[in-house]
Amino acid sequence: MTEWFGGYQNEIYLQGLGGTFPPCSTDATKLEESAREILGPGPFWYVAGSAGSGATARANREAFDRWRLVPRMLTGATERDLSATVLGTPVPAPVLLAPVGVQSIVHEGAEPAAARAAASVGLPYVMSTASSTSIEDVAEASGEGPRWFQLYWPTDNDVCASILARAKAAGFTTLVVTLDTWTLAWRPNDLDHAYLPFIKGEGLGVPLSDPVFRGLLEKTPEEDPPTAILRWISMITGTDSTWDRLPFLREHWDGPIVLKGIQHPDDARRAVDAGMDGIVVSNHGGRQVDGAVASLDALPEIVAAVGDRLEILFDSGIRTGADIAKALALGAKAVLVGRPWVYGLAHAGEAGVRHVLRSLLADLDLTMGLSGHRTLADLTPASLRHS
Ligand SMILES: Cc1cc2nc3c(=O)[nH]c(=O)nc-3n(C[C@H](O)[C@H](O)[C@H](O)COP(=O)(O)O)c2cc1C
Ligand SMILES: O=C(O)C(=O)c1ccccc1
Repeated sequence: MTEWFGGYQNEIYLQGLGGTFPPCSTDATKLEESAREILGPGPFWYVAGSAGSGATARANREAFDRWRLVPRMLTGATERDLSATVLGTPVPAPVLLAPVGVQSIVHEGAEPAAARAAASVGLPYVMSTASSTSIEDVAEASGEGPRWFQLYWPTDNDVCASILARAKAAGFTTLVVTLDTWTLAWRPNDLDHAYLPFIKGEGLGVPLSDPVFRGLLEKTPEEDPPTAILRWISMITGTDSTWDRLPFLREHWDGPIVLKGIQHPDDARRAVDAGMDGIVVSNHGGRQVDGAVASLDALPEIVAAVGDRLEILFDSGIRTGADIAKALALGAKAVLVGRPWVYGLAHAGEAGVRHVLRSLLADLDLTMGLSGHRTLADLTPASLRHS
Protein backbone atom coordinates (compact mmCIF):
# COMPACT_ATOMS: atom_id res chain seq x y z
CA MET A 1 0.00 0.00 0.00
CA THR A 2 1.34 3.42 -0.83
CA GLU A 3 0.97 6.20 1.62
CA TRP A 4 0.81 9.91 0.98
CA PHE A 5 3.37 11.06 3.52
CA GLY A 6 3.14 14.68 2.41
CA GLY A 7 -0.35 14.72 3.97
CA TYR A 8 1.30 15.30 7.35
CA GLN A 9 1.80 18.89 6.23
CA ASN A 10 -1.97 19.42 6.01
CA GLU A 11 -2.48 17.60 9.29
CA ILE A 12 -0.15 20.04 11.04
CA TYR A 13 -1.81 23.10 9.49
CA LEU A 14 -5.22 21.78 10.54
CA GLN A 15 -3.98 21.20 14.08
CA GLY A 16 -3.01 24.87 14.09
CA LEU A 17 -6.65 25.83 13.43
CA GLY A 18 -7.56 24.13 16.69
CA GLY A 19 -4.70 25.79 18.54
CA THR A 20 -2.59 22.64 18.70
CA PHE A 21 1.01 22.44 17.55
CA PRO A 22 3.55 19.70 16.84
CA PRO A 23 5.30 18.31 19.95
CA CYS A 24 8.65 19.70 18.76
CA SER A 25 10.16 21.50 15.79
CA THR A 26 9.98 20.12 12.27
CA ASP A 27 13.45 21.53 11.62
CA ALA A 28 16.44 19.35 12.51
CA THR A 29 18.72 22.26 13.44
CA LYS A 30 16.16 23.78 15.78
CA LEU A 31 15.54 20.37 17.31
CA GLU A 32 19.18 20.13 18.26
CA GLU A 33 19.16 23.64 19.74
CA SER A 34 16.12 22.98 21.89
CA ALA A 35 17.38 19.54 22.93
CA ARG A 36 20.36 21.37 24.38
CA GLU A 37 17.99 23.27 26.66
CA ILE A 38 16.16 20.13 27.76
CA LEU A 39 19.09 17.82 28.35
CA GLY A 40 21.99 18.32 30.73
CA PRO A 41 25.43 18.84 29.16
CA GLY A 42 26.51 15.19 29.59
CA PRO A 43 23.44 13.71 27.86
CA PHE A 44 23.25 16.45 25.21
CA TRP A 45 26.86 16.07 24.15
CA TYR A 46 26.60 12.29 24.22
CA VAL A 47 24.09 12.65 21.37
CA ALA A 48 25.29 15.76 19.57
CA GLY A 49 29.01 15.19 19.96
CA SER A 50 31.41 13.58 17.57
CA ALA A 51 35.05 12.54 17.39
CA GLY A 52 37.96 14.93 17.80
CA SER A 53 37.53 18.38 16.28
CA GLY A 54 34.17 17.48 14.73
CA ALA A 55 35.65 17.76 11.20
CA THR A 56 33.92 14.64 9.91
CA ALA A 57 30.55 15.49 11.42
CA ARG A 58 30.74 18.86 9.66
CA ALA A 59 31.99 17.27 6.44
CA ASN A 60 28.99 14.94 6.46
CA ARG A 61 26.69 17.94 6.25
CA GLU A 62 28.82 19.94 3.81
CA ALA A 63 28.87 17.03 1.37
CA PHE A 64 25.09 17.24 1.00
CA ASP A 65 25.35 20.93 0.16
CA ARG A 66 27.62 20.18 -2.80
CA TRP A 67 24.88 18.20 -4.53
CA ARG A 68 21.76 19.93 -5.84
CA LEU A 69 18.52 18.46 -7.11
CA VAL A 70 17.45 19.61 -10.58
CA PRO A 71 13.64 19.74 -10.52
CA ARG A 72 11.71 18.54 -13.54
CA MET A 73 8.20 19.78 -14.40
CA LEU A 74 5.01 18.20 -15.77
CA THR A 75 6.10 14.64 -14.93
CA GLY A 76 2.85 13.57 -13.29
CA ALA A 77 4.53 13.27 -9.91
CA THR A 78 1.43 14.46 -8.07
CA GLU A 79 0.95 10.86 -6.92
CA ARG A 80 3.99 9.09 -5.60
CA ASP A 81 5.03 5.66 -4.46
CA LEU A 82 7.93 5.64 -2.01
CA SER A 83 7.62 2.01 -1.04
CA ALA A 84 10.52 -0.42 -1.36
CA THR A 85 11.84 -3.74 -0.15
CA VAL A 86 15.10 -3.43 1.76
CA LEU A 87 16.92 -6.72 2.29
CA GLY A 88 13.62 -8.54 2.18
CA THR A 89 11.82 -6.12 4.51
CA PRO A 90 8.90 -4.28 2.84
CA VAL A 91 8.96 -0.61 3.84
CA PRO A 92 6.58 2.27 3.07
CA ALA A 93 9.66 4.44 2.41
CA PRO A 94 13.37 3.56 2.40
CA VAL A 95 14.17 5.05 5.79
CA LEU A 96 15.27 3.20 8.94
CA LEU A 97 15.94 4.31 12.48
CA ALA A 98 19.72 3.99 12.92
CA PRO A 99 20.81 1.95 15.94
CA VAL A 100 21.33 4.24 18.92
CA GLY A 101 22.61 2.98 22.23
CA VAL A 102 21.51 3.91 25.75
CA GLN A 103 18.39 5.89 24.93
CA SER A 104 17.47 5.99 28.62
CA ILE A 105 19.97 8.86 28.77
CA VAL A 106 17.56 11.15 26.93
CA HIS A 107 14.15 9.76 27.90
CA GLU A 108 12.83 7.37 30.49
CA GLY A 109 10.69 5.60 27.87
CA ALA A 110 13.94 4.79 26.05
CA GLU A 111 14.04 2.09 23.37
CA PRO A 112 10.45 0.79 23.68
CA ALA A 113 9.13 4.32 23.04
CA ALA A 114 11.25 4.69 19.91
CA ALA A 115 10.39 1.17 18.73
CA ARG A 116 6.65 1.90 19.12
CA ALA A 117 7.00 5.15 17.16
CA ALA A 118 8.88 3.37 14.35
CA ALA A 119 6.24 0.63 14.20
CA SER A 120 3.42 3.17 14.06
CA VAL A 121 4.95 4.68 10.91
CA GLY A 122 5.95 1.26 9.51
CA LEU A 123 9.69 2.00 9.44
CA PRO A 124 12.25 -0.60 10.60
CA TYR A 125 13.67 -0.09 14.08
CA VAL A 126 17.30 -1.17 14.34
CA MET A 127 17.84 -2.17 17.94
CA SER A 128 21.33 -1.47 19.35
CA THR A 129 23.24 -4.06 21.37
CA ALA A 130 23.84 -1.15 23.76
CA SER A 131 20.14 -0.75 24.56
CA SER A 132 18.87 0.03 28.03
CA THR A 133 16.22 -2.69 27.76
CA SER A 134 16.28 -6.34 26.78
CA ILE A 135 15.84 -7.75 23.28
CA GLU A 136 12.50 -9.23 24.26
CA ASP A 137 11.14 -5.93 25.66
CA VAL A 138 12.00 -4.05 22.48
CA ALA A 139 10.47 -6.83 20.36
CA GLU A 140 7.24 -6.57 22.32
CA ALA A 141 7.12 -2.80 21.87
CA SER A 142 7.69 -3.21 18.10
CA GLY A 143 4.54 -5.29 17.79
CA GLU A 144 3.92 -5.91 14.10
CA GLY A 145 6.60 -3.38 13.07
CA PRO A 146 9.72 -4.47 11.19
CA ARG A 147 12.75 -4.95 13.42
CA TRP A 148 16.43 -5.40 12.77
CA PHE A 149 19.16 -6.10 15.31
CA GLN A 150 22.53 -4.29 15.52
CA LEU A 151 25.42 -6.29 16.92
CA TYR A 152 28.36 -5.04 18.89
CA TRP A 153 30.31 -8.22 18.41
CA PRO A 154 31.28 -9.96 21.69
CA THR A 155 34.63 -11.73 21.63
CA ASP A 156 33.04 -14.64 23.51
CA ASN A 157 31.41 -16.84 20.87
CA ASP A 158 28.94 -18.47 23.26
CA VAL A 159 27.64 -15.09 24.42
CA CYS A 160 27.46 -13.92 20.80
CA ALA A 161 25.52 -17.02 19.74
CA SER A 162 23.13 -16.61 22.65
CA ILE A 163 22.39 -12.99 21.78
CA LEU A 164 21.82 -13.87 18.12
CA ALA A 165 19.52 -16.74 19.02
CA ARG A 166 17.48 -14.48 21.29
CA ALA A 167 17.21 -11.80 18.60
CA LYS A 168 16.08 -14.36 16.06
CA ALA A 169 13.54 -15.87 18.45
CA ALA A 170 12.20 -12.40 19.20
CA GLY A 171 11.45 -11.78 15.53
CA PHE A 172 14.40 -9.64 14.45
CA THR A 173 14.89 -10.41 10.76
CA THR A 174 18.11 -8.70 9.73
CA LEU A 175 21.48 -8.46 11.45
CA VAL A 176 23.51 -5.24 11.27
CA VAL A 177 27.10 -5.76 12.38
CA THR A 178 28.79 -2.52 13.34
CA LEU A 179 32.49 -2.65 12.50
CA ASP A 180 33.64 0.91 13.09
CA THR A 181 33.25 1.08 16.87
CA TRP A 182 35.36 -1.74 18.29
CA THR A 183 36.52 0.93 20.71
CA LEU A 184 35.15 4.41 21.34
CA ALA A 185 36.99 7.23 19.58
CA TRP A 186 38.57 10.25 21.26
CA ARG A 187 35.47 12.30 22.00
CA PRO A 188 36.37 15.57 23.72
CA ASN A 189 32.75 16.45 24.44
CA ASP A 190 32.19 13.27 26.41
CA LEU A 191 35.61 13.44 28.05
CA ASP A 192 35.07 17.00 29.24
CA HIS A 193 32.03 15.77 31.14
CA ALA A 194 33.67 12.45 32.04
CA TYR A 195 30.56 10.92 30.56
CA LEU A 196 30.52 7.24 29.61
CA PRO A 197 27.07 5.64 29.83
CA PHE A 198 28.42 2.11 30.28
CA ILE A 199 30.41 3.07 33.34
CA LYS A 200 27.24 4.45 34.88
CA GLY A 201 25.71 1.01 34.34
CA GLU A 202 23.36 2.07 31.55
CA GLY A 203 22.94 0.46 28.15
CA LEU A 204 23.35 -3.05 29.53
CA GLY A 205 19.87 -4.40 28.90
CA VAL A 206 21.13 -7.04 26.48
CA PRO A 207 23.97 -8.67 28.48
CA LEU A 208 22.33 -8.38 31.89
CA SER A 209 19.32 -10.30 30.62
CA ASP A 210 21.46 -12.90 28.85
CA PRO A 211 21.70 -16.29 30.59
CA VAL A 212 25.00 -17.24 28.95
CA PHE A 213 26.66 -13.95 29.89
CA ARG A 214 25.33 -14.21 33.44
CA GLY A 215 26.63 -17.78 33.63
CA LEU A 216 30.18 -16.52 33.13
CA LEU A 217 30.05 -14.38 36.28
CA GLU A 218 30.89 -15.60 39.77
CA LYS A 219 28.50 -13.13 41.38
CA THR A 220 25.30 -11.93 39.73
CA PRO A 221 25.34 -8.43 38.18
CA GLU A 222 22.91 -7.42 40.96
CA GLU A 223 25.39 -8.51 43.67
CA ASP A 224 28.47 -7.08 41.97
CA PRO A 225 27.59 -4.52 39.27
CA PRO A 226 31.12 -3.20 38.52
CA THR A 227 32.53 -6.65 37.70
CA ALA A 228 29.63 -7.43 35.33
CA ILE A 229 29.94 -4.05 33.62
CA LEU A 230 33.68 -4.34 33.12
CA ARG A 231 33.38 -7.92 31.88
CA TRP A 232 30.88 -6.81 29.25
CA ILE A 233 32.90 -3.76 28.18
CA SER A 234 36.01 -5.91 27.76
CA MET A 235 33.97 -8.34 25.67
CA ILE A 236 32.75 -5.81 23.11
CA THR A 237 35.55 -3.25 23.00
CA GLY A 238 39.29 -3.24 22.58
CA THR A 239 39.48 -6.21 20.22
CA ASP A 240 38.92 -5.66 16.55
CA SER A 241 37.60 -8.66 14.70
CA THR A 242 38.97 -9.70 11.32
CA TRP A 243 37.29 -10.76 8.11
CA ASP A 244 37.90 -14.43 8.88
CA ARG A 245 35.45 -14.25 11.80
CA LEU A 246 32.47 -13.48 9.56
CA PRO A 247 31.60 -17.14 8.81
CA PHE A 248 30.74 -17.52 12.51
CA LEU A 249 27.98 -14.96 12.10
CA ARG A 250 26.73 -16.64 8.94
CA GLU A 251 26.50 -19.94 10.83
CA HIS A 252 24.49 -18.36 13.63
CA TRP A 253 22.19 -16.07 11.65
CA ASP A 254 20.03 -17.35 8.83
CA GLY A 255 18.64 -13.96 7.73
CA PRO A 256 20.34 -11.13 5.84
CA ILE A 257 23.60 -9.75 7.31
CA VAL A 258 24.66 -6.14 6.81
CA LEU A 259 28.09 -4.66 7.64
CA LYS A 260 27.82 -1.14 9.04
CA GLY A 261 30.66 1.37 8.83
CA ILE A 262 32.04 0.68 5.34
CA GLN A 263 33.87 3.64 3.79
CA HIS A 264 36.35 2.14 1.29
CA PRO A 265 35.39 0.41 -1.98
CA ASP A 266 37.85 -2.41 -1.24
CA ASP A 267 36.07 -3.14 2.04
CA ALA A 268 32.79 -3.15 0.14
CA ARG A 269 34.31 -5.72 -2.27
CA ARG A 270 35.45 -7.80 0.70
CA ALA A 271 31.91 -7.72 2.06
CA VAL A 272 30.72 -9.15 -1.26
CA ASP A 273 33.44 -11.82 -1.18
CA ALA A 274 32.41 -12.72 2.38
CA GLY A 275 28.86 -13.35 1.14
CA MET A 276 27.31 -10.45 3.00
CA ASP A 277 23.88 -9.25 1.92
CA GLY A 278 24.37 -5.56 2.47
CA ILE A 279 26.54 -2.75 3.80
CA VAL A 280 25.88 0.58 5.44
CA VAL A 281 28.14 3.27 4.04
CA SER A 282 28.61 5.18 7.27
CA ASN A 283 31.15 6.97 9.41
CA HIS A 284 28.99 6.60 12.51
CA GLY A 285 27.79 10.19 12.24
CA GLY A 286 31.38 11.46 12.51
CA ARG A 287 31.69 9.92 15.97
CA GLN A 288 34.63 7.62 15.28
CA VAL A 289 37.44 8.81 12.95
CA ASP A 290 37.89 12.57 13.05
CA GLY A 291 39.04 13.70 9.63
CA ALA A 292 37.45 10.73 7.88
CA VAL A 293 35.88 11.17 4.47
CA ALA A 294 32.30 12.47 4.44
CA SER A 295 29.95 9.53 4.15
CA LEU A 296 28.17 10.96 1.08
CA ASP A 297 31.53 11.46 -0.65
CA ALA A 298 32.38 7.79 -0.05
CA LEU A 299 29.08 6.59 -1.52
CA PRO A 300 29.50 6.96 -5.34
CA GLU A 301 32.80 5.06 -5.47
CA ILE A 302 31.34 2.23 -3.42
CA VAL A 303 28.23 2.09 -5.59
CA ALA A 304 30.47 1.91 -8.66
CA ALA A 305 32.49 -0.91 -7.08
CA VAL A 306 29.74 -3.22 -5.81
CA GLY A 307 26.37 -1.61 -6.52
CA ASP A 308 24.70 -4.59 -8.15
CA ARG A 309 26.16 -7.28 -5.88
CA LEU A 310 24.74 -6.33 -2.49
CA GLU A 311 22.33 -3.77 -1.07
CA ILE A 312 23.95 -0.48 -0.17
CA LEU A 313 22.46 1.48 2.69
CA PHE A 314 23.68 4.88 3.78
CA ASP A 315 23.88 7.02 6.92
CA SER A 316 25.67 9.96 8.53
CA GLY A 317 24.37 13.48 8.15
CA ILE A 318 20.78 12.95 6.93
CA ARG A 319 18.65 15.83 8.25
CA THR A 320 16.06 16.57 5.54
CA GLY A 321 13.98 14.98 2.83
CA ALA A 322 16.31 16.47 0.21
CA ASP A 323 19.26 14.75 1.92
CA ILE A 324 17.46 11.43 1.63
CA ALA A 325 16.65 12.05 -2.05
CA LYS A 326 20.30 12.88 -2.76
CA ALA A 327 21.63 9.73 -1.08
CA LEU A 328 19.09 7.60 -2.96
CA ALA A 329 19.94 9.32 -6.25
CA LEU A 330 23.61 8.50 -5.67
CA GLY A 331 22.78 4.82 -5.37
CA ALA A 332 21.77 4.07 -1.78
CA LYS A 333 18.89 1.62 -1.50
CA ALA A 334 17.80 3.11 1.82
CA VAL A 335 19.05 5.49 4.50
CA LEU A 336 19.36 5.34 8.26
CA VAL A 337 18.72 8.39 10.38
CA GLY A 338 20.38 8.90 13.77
CA ARG A 339 20.37 12.06 15.85
CA PRO A 340 17.15 13.75 14.63
CA TRP A 341 14.79 11.14 16.04
CA VAL A 342 16.84 10.90 19.25
CA TYR A 343 16.13 14.61 19.76
CA GLY A 344 12.45 13.85 19.13
CA LEU A 345 12.66 11.22 21.87
CA ALA A 346 14.29 13.73 24.22
CA HIS A 347 11.48 16.26 23.60
CA ALA A 348 8.38 14.12 23.73
CA GLY A 349 9.12 10.40 23.91
CA GLU A 350 7.20 8.23 21.47
CA ALA A 351 5.16 11.18 20.10
CA GLY A 352 8.36 13.15 19.51
CA VAL A 353 9.99 10.32 17.56
CA ARG A 354 6.84 9.81 15.51
CA HIS A 355 6.71 13.54 14.71
CA VAL A 356 10.33 13.61 13.55
CA LEU A 357 9.85 10.52 11.38
CA ARG A 358 6.62 11.77 9.83
CA SER A 359 8.20 15.17 9.19
CA LEU A 360 11.16 13.61 7.40
CA LEU A 361 8.90 11.41 5.27
CA ALA A 362 6.60 14.33 4.42
CA ASP A 363 9.60 16.45 3.47
CA LEU A 364 10.97 13.61 1.29
CA ASP A 365 7.58 13.04 -0.33
CA LEU A 366 7.02 16.71 -1.15
CA THR A 367 10.62 17.16 -2.33
CA MET A 368 10.29 14.19 -4.66
CA GLY A 369 6.96 15.36 -6.02
CA LEU A 370 7.99 18.95 -6.58
CA SER A 371 11.22 17.87 -8.26
CA GLY A 372 9.29 15.55 -10.59
CA HIS A 373 10.16 12.13 -9.14
CA ARG A 374 7.23 9.75 -8.92
CA THR A 375 9.00 6.65 -7.66
CA LEU A 376 12.33 5.82 -6.05
CA ALA A 377 13.53 4.40 -9.38
CA ASP A 378 13.21 7.90 -10.86
CA LEU A 379 15.96 9.14 -8.52
CA THR A 380 19.23 8.65 -10.37
CA PRO A 381 22.54 10.54 -10.59
CA ALA A 382 20.88 12.45 -13.46
CA SER A 383 18.55 13.99 -10.84
CA LEU A 384 21.54 15.85 -9.37
CA ARG A 385 24.18 18.42 -10.26
CA HIS A 386 27.45 18.68 -8.37
CA SER A 387 28.06 22.30 -7.42
C1 LIG B 1 23.83 8.90 20.60
C2 LIG B 1 24.23 7.93 19.53
C3 LIG B 1 24.40 6.59 19.85
C4 LIG B 1 24.74 5.68 18.86
N1 LIG B 1 24.81 4.36 19.19
C5 LIG B 1 25.06 3.45 18.21
C6 LIG B 1 25.02 2.07 18.50
O1 LIG B 1 24.75 1.66 19.63
N2 LIG B 1 25.28 1.21 17.49
C7 LIG B 1 25.59 1.64 16.21
O2 LIG B 1 25.84 0.83 15.32
N3 LIG B 1 25.61 2.95 15.91
C8 LIG B 1 25.34 3.85 16.88
N4 LIG B 1 25.31 5.18 16.55
C9 LIG B 1 25.54 5.61 15.16
C10 LIG B 1 24.23 5.65 14.36
O3 LIG B 1 23.73 4.35 14.15
C11 LIG B 1 24.42 6.30 12.98
O4 LIG B 1 25.46 5.65 12.28
C12 LIG B 1 24.69 7.79 13.05
O5 LIG B 1 24.01 8.41 14.10
C13 LIG B 1 24.30 8.42 11.74
O6 LIG B 1 24.58 9.76 11.72
P1 LIG B 1 23.49 10.92 12.03
O7 LIG B 1 23.35 10.99 13.51
O8 LIG B 1 24.17 12.13 11.46
O9 LIG B 1 22.22 10.57 11.31
C14 LIG B 1 24.97 6.11 17.53
C15 LIG B 1 24.79 7.47 17.21
C16 LIG B 1 24.41 8.37 18.19
C17 LIG B 1 24.20 9.81 17.80
O1 LIG C 1 28.10 6.42 21.07
C1 LIG C 1 28.12 5.72 20.04
O2 LIG C 1 28.31 6.20 18.93
C2 LIG C 1 27.96 4.29 20.15
O3 LIG C 1 28.00 3.65 19.14
C3 LIG C 1 27.74 3.65 21.44
C4 LIG C 1 28.52 2.56 21.79
C5 LIG C 1 28.33 1.96 23.01
C6 LIG C 1 27.38 2.46 23.89
C7 LIG C 1 26.59 3.53 23.53
C8 LIG C 1 26.76 4.12 22.29
